[in-house]
Amino acid sequence: MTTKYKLVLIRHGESVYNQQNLFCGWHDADLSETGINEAVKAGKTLKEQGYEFDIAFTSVLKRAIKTLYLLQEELDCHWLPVVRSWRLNERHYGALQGYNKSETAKTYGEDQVKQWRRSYDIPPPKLEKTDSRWAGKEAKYEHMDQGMIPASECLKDTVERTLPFWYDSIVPAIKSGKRVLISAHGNSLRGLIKYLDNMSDLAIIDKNIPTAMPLVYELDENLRPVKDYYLGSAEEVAAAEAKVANQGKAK
Ligand SMILES: O=C(O)[C@@H](CO)OP(=O)(O)O
Repeated sequence: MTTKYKLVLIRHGESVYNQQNLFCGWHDADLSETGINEAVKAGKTLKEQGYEFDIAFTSVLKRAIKTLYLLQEELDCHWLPVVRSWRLNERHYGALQGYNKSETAKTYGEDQVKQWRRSYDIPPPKLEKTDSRWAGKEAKYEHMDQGMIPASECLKDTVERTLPFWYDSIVPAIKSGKRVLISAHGNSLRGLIKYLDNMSDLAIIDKNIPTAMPLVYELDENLRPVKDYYLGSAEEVAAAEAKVANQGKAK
Protein backbone atom coordinates (compact mmCIF):
# COMPACT_ATOMS: atom_id res chain seq x y z
CA MET A 1 0.00 0.00 0.00
CA THR A 2 1.37 3.38 -0.89
CA THR A 3 0.33 6.72 0.48
CA LYS A 4 -1.72 8.82 -1.89
CA TYR A 5 -3.43 11.24 0.50
CA LYS A 6 -2.72 12.78 3.91
CA LEU A 7 -5.61 13.63 6.20
CA VAL A 8 -5.10 15.58 9.44
CA LEU A 9 -7.50 15.12 12.34
CA ILE A 10 -7.46 17.22 15.47
CA ARG A 11 -9.55 17.17 18.61
CA HIS A 12 -10.28 20.68 19.93
CA GLY A 13 -8.06 22.13 22.68
CA GLU A 14 -9.10 21.70 26.31
CA SER A 15 -12.54 23.21 26.93
CA VAL A 16 -13.75 24.79 30.16
CA TYR A 17 -15.89 21.67 30.62
CA ASN A 18 -12.82 19.42 30.18
CA GLN A 19 -11.03 21.59 32.71
CA GLN A 20 -13.81 21.10 35.27
CA ASN A 21 -14.14 17.42 34.26
CA LEU A 22 -17.80 17.79 33.21
CA PHE A 23 -19.60 15.69 30.60
CA CYS A 24 -19.90 18.06 27.66
CA GLY A 25 -21.43 16.45 24.54
CA TRP A 26 -23.51 18.99 22.60
CA HIS A 27 -23.13 21.66 25.28
CA ASP A 28 -21.32 24.51 23.53
CA ALA A 29 -18.41 24.94 25.96
CA ASP A 30 -15.68 27.42 25.14
CA LEU A 31 -11.95 26.73 25.06
CA SER A 32 -10.08 27.21 28.32
CA GLU A 33 -6.88 29.29 28.45
CA THR A 34 -4.96 25.99 28.30
CA GLY A 35 -7.05 24.90 25.33
CA ILE A 36 -6.21 28.09 23.46
CA ASN A 37 -2.51 27.55 24.13
CA GLU A 38 -2.75 23.91 23.04
CA ALA A 39 -4.39 24.91 19.75
CA VAL A 40 -1.76 27.59 19.08
CA LYS A 41 0.98 25.03 19.81
CA ALA A 42 -0.65 22.55 17.40
CA GLY A 43 -0.81 25.26 14.72
CA LYS A 44 2.88 26.03 15.19
CA THR A 45 3.74 22.32 14.91
CA LEU A 46 1.78 22.01 11.66
CA LYS A 47 3.49 25.12 10.32
CA GLU A 48 7.00 23.94 11.32
CA GLN A 49 6.38 20.58 9.68
CA GLY A 50 5.24 22.17 6.44
CA TYR A 51 1.56 21.18 6.51
CA GLU A 52 -0.78 23.10 4.21
CA PHE A 53 -4.49 22.61 3.63
CA ASP A 54 -7.06 23.31 0.92
CA ILE A 55 -10.25 22.78 2.93
CA ALA A 56 -11.28 22.23 6.54
CA PHE A 57 -14.26 20.52 8.14
CA THR A 58 -15.52 21.12 11.63
CA SER A 59 -18.58 20.81 13.86
CA VAL A 60 -21.03 23.54 14.85
CA LEU A 61 -19.53 23.69 18.37
CA LYS A 62 -17.27 26.63 19.21
CA ARG A 63 -14.48 24.63 20.86
CA ALA A 64 -13.77 22.89 17.53
CA ILE A 65 -14.44 26.00 15.42
CA LYS A 66 -12.13 28.17 17.55
CA THR A 67 -9.42 25.49 17.58
CA LEU A 68 -9.59 25.45 13.78
CA TYR A 69 -9.38 29.23 13.66
CA LEU A 70 -6.28 29.21 15.90
CA LEU A 71 -4.66 26.69 13.53
CA GLN A 72 -5.57 28.96 10.60
CA GLU A 73 -3.96 31.89 12.43
CA GLU A 74 -0.70 29.99 12.87
CA LEU A 75 -0.78 28.66 9.31
CA ASP A 76 -1.81 32.06 7.95
CA CYS A 77 -4.62 30.52 5.93
CA HIS A 78 -7.71 32.47 6.99
CA TRP A 79 -9.01 32.09 3.44
CA LEU A 80 -9.43 28.34 3.83
CA PRO A 81 -12.94 27.13 2.94
CA VAL A 82 -14.49 25.79 6.15
CA VAL A 83 -17.48 23.45 6.16
CA ARG A 84 -19.30 23.15 9.48
CA SER A 85 -21.68 20.33 10.20
CA TRP A 86 -23.56 19.09 13.27
CA ARG A 87 -22.61 15.63 12.01
CA LEU A 88 -19.06 16.23 13.32
CA ASN A 89 -20.37 17.33 16.74
CA GLU A 90 -19.27 15.57 19.89
CA ARG A 91 -21.28 12.50 20.82
CA HIS A 92 -24.45 13.67 22.63
CA TYR A 93 -24.06 12.81 26.31
CA GLY A 94 -27.78 12.89 27.09
CA ALA A 95 -28.78 13.59 30.69
CA LEU A 96 -25.11 13.37 31.80
CA GLN A 97 -24.24 16.68 30.12
CA GLY A 98 -23.02 19.16 32.73
CA TYR A 99 -22.35 16.52 35.41
CA ASN A 100 -18.89 15.98 36.86
CA LYS A 101 -17.32 12.71 35.66
CA SER A 102 -15.59 11.86 38.97
CA GLU A 103 -18.70 12.67 41.01
CA THR A 104 -20.75 10.51 38.65
CA ALA A 105 -18.23 7.69 39.16
CA LYS A 106 -18.56 8.07 42.92
CA THR A 107 -22.36 7.85 42.66
CA TYR A 108 -22.76 5.14 40.01
CA GLY A 109 -19.34 3.43 40.11
CA GLU A 110 -16.38 3.64 37.76
CA ASP A 111 -17.54 0.64 35.71
CA GLN A 112 -20.89 2.26 34.95
CA VAL A 113 -19.19 5.51 33.99
CA LYS A 114 -16.71 3.65 31.78
CA GLN A 115 -19.67 1.93 30.10
CA TRP A 116 -21.40 5.26 29.50
CA ARG A 117 -18.18 6.86 28.28
CA ARG A 118 -16.64 4.10 26.21
CA SER A 119 -18.99 1.20 25.42
CA TYR A 120 -19.82 1.11 21.72
CA ASP A 121 -23.54 0.62 21.92
CA ILE A 122 -24.84 1.57 25.36
CA PRO A 123 -26.13 5.18 25.36
CA PRO A 124 -26.16 7.34 28.48
CA PRO A 125 -29.56 8.20 30.02
CA LYS A 126 -31.73 10.32 27.71
CA LEU A 127 -32.28 14.04 27.94
CA GLU A 128 -35.96 15.04 27.94
CA LYS A 129 -37.21 17.55 25.33
CA THR A 130 -38.49 19.70 28.21
CA ASP A 131 -34.98 19.94 29.71
CA SER A 132 -33.29 23.36 29.48
CA ARG A 133 -30.26 21.54 27.99
CA TRP A 134 -32.31 20.26 24.98
CA ALA A 135 -30.38 21.20 21.80
CA GLY A 136 -33.57 21.84 19.80
CA LYS A 137 -33.87 25.21 21.57
CA GLU A 138 -30.62 26.50 20.04
CA ALA A 139 -30.53 28.63 16.88
CA LYS A 140 -27.75 26.53 15.38
CA TYR A 141 -30.09 23.52 15.15
CA GLU A 142 -33.17 25.47 14.00
CA HIS A 143 -32.85 24.35 10.39
CA MET A 144 -32.07 20.78 11.27
CA ASP A 145 -34.71 18.08 11.00
CA GLN A 146 -35.87 18.21 14.65
CA GLY A 147 -36.36 14.45 14.63
CA MET A 148 -32.59 14.06 14.15
CA ILE A 149 -31.71 15.91 17.36
CA PRO A 150 -30.42 13.25 19.75
CA ALA A 151 -31.67 12.69 23.28
CA SER A 152 -28.41 10.82 23.96
CA GLU A 153 -25.95 8.88 21.79
CA CYS A 154 -23.68 5.90 22.17
CA LEU A 155 -20.60 5.81 19.93
CA LYS A 156 -22.51 3.64 17.43
CA ASP A 157 -25.15 6.37 17.03
CA THR A 158 -22.40 8.95 16.58
CA VAL A 159 -20.72 6.87 13.86
CA GLU A 160 -24.06 6.45 12.09
CA ARG A 161 -24.57 10.23 11.80
CA THR A 162 -20.90 11.08 11.13
CA LEU A 163 -20.25 8.62 8.30
CA PRO A 164 -22.82 10.08 5.85
CA PHE A 165 -20.90 13.38 6.12
CA TRP A 166 -17.61 11.54 5.63
CA TYR A 167 -18.89 9.89 2.44
CA ASP A 168 -20.82 12.86 1.04
CA SER A 169 -18.49 15.75 1.84
CA ILE A 170 -15.07 14.70 3.08
CA VAL A 171 -14.32 11.76 0.76
CA PRO A 172 -15.04 13.79 -2.43
CA ALA A 173 -12.73 16.55 -1.16
CA ILE A 174 -9.90 14.09 -0.45
CA LYS A 175 -10.38 12.30 -3.78
CA SER A 176 -10.29 15.58 -5.68
CA GLY A 177 -6.76 16.04 -4.28
CA LYS A 178 -7.62 18.61 -1.62
CA ARG A 179 -5.51 18.50 1.54
CA VAL A 180 -8.09 18.07 4.27
CA LEU A 181 -8.05 19.14 7.91
CA ILE A 182 -10.80 18.03 10.31
CA SER A 183 -11.23 19.81 13.66
CA ALA A 184 -13.69 17.84 15.74
CA HIS A 185 -14.22 16.06 19.05
CA GLY A 186 -12.96 13.13 21.11
CA ASN A 187 -15.85 10.84 20.25
CA SER A 188 -16.75 11.98 16.73
CA LEU A 189 -13.07 11.34 15.92
CA ARG A 190 -13.04 8.00 17.77
CA GLY A 191 -15.94 6.95 15.56
CA LEU A 192 -14.15 7.99 12.40
CA ILE A 193 -10.95 6.26 13.51
CA LYS A 194 -12.89 3.09 14.32
CA TYR A 195 -14.24 3.13 10.79
CA LEU A 196 -10.89 3.98 9.10
CA ASP A 197 -8.90 1.41 11.09
CA ASN A 198 -11.69 -1.17 10.99
CA MET A 199 -11.44 -1.54 14.77
CA SER A 200 -13.70 -3.91 16.67
CA ASP A 201 -16.38 -2.66 19.09
CA LEU A 202 -14.12 -3.89 21.90
CA ALA A 203 -10.86 -2.39 20.64
CA ILE A 204 -12.31 1.12 20.38
CA ILE A 205 -13.14 1.12 24.12
CA ASP A 206 -9.51 1.82 25.04
CA LYS A 207 -8.89 4.46 22.41
CA ASN A 208 -8.66 7.97 23.86
CA ILE A 209 -7.87 11.07 21.84
CA PRO A 210 -5.72 13.83 23.38
CA THR A 211 -6.79 17.46 23.03
CA ALA A 212 -5.26 19.51 20.19
CA MET A 213 -2.64 17.04 19.05
CA PRO A 214 -2.60 16.71 15.24
CA LEU A 215 -3.19 13.12 14.13
CA VAL A 216 -2.06 12.36 10.59
CA TYR A 217 -3.63 9.57 8.55
CA GLU A 218 -1.78 8.55 5.40
CA LEU A 219 -4.32 6.93 3.09
CA ASP A 220 -3.95 4.83 -0.06
CA GLU A 221 -5.90 5.42 -3.27
CA ASN A 222 -8.94 3.62 -1.79
CA LEU A 223 -8.70 5.76 1.36
CA ARG A 224 -7.52 2.83 3.46
CA PRO A 225 -4.94 3.82 6.13
CA VAL A 226 -1.31 3.12 5.29
CA LYS A 227 -0.11 4.55 8.60
CA ASP A 228 -1.12 7.06 11.22
CA TYR A 229 0.80 9.09 13.76
CA TYR A 230 0.48 12.03 16.12
CA LEU A 231 2.67 15.06 15.63
CA GLY A 232 4.00 14.76 19.16
CA SER A 233 6.46 12.58 21.09
CA ALA A 234 5.33 9.08 22.18
CA GLU A 235 5.61 10.12 25.86
CA GLU A 236 3.54 13.24 25.31
CA VAL A 237 0.83 11.25 23.49
CA ALA A 238 0.75 8.45 26.11
CA ALA A 239 0.43 10.97 28.98
CA ALA A 240 -2.33 12.89 27.19
CA GLU A 241 -4.26 9.69 26.37
CA ALA A 242 -4.01 8.50 29.99
CA LYS A 243 -5.25 11.89 31.20
CA VAL A 244 -8.44 11.48 29.13
CA ALA A 245 -8.94 7.86 30.22
CA ASN A 246 -8.58 8.85 33.91
CA GLN A 247 -11.30 11.50 33.75
CA GLY A 248 -13.88 8.83 34.55
CA LYS A 249 -12.14 7.70 37.78
CA ALA A 250 -13.77 8.40 41.15
CA LYS A 251 -10.34 9.68 42.41
O1 LIG B 1 -17.53 15.12 27.80
C1 LIG B 1 -17.45 14.89 26.57
O2 LIG B 1 -18.24 15.35 25.74
C2 LIG B 1 -16.32 13.99 26.07
C3 LIG B 1 -15.21 14.78 25.48
O3 LIG B 1 -14.74 15.79 26.30
O4 LIG B 1 -15.82 13.28 27.14
P1 LIG B 1 -15.44 11.75 27.25
O5 LIG B 1 -13.95 11.67 27.01
O6 LIG B 1 -15.80 11.43 28.66
O7 LIG B 1 -16.24 10.95 26.26
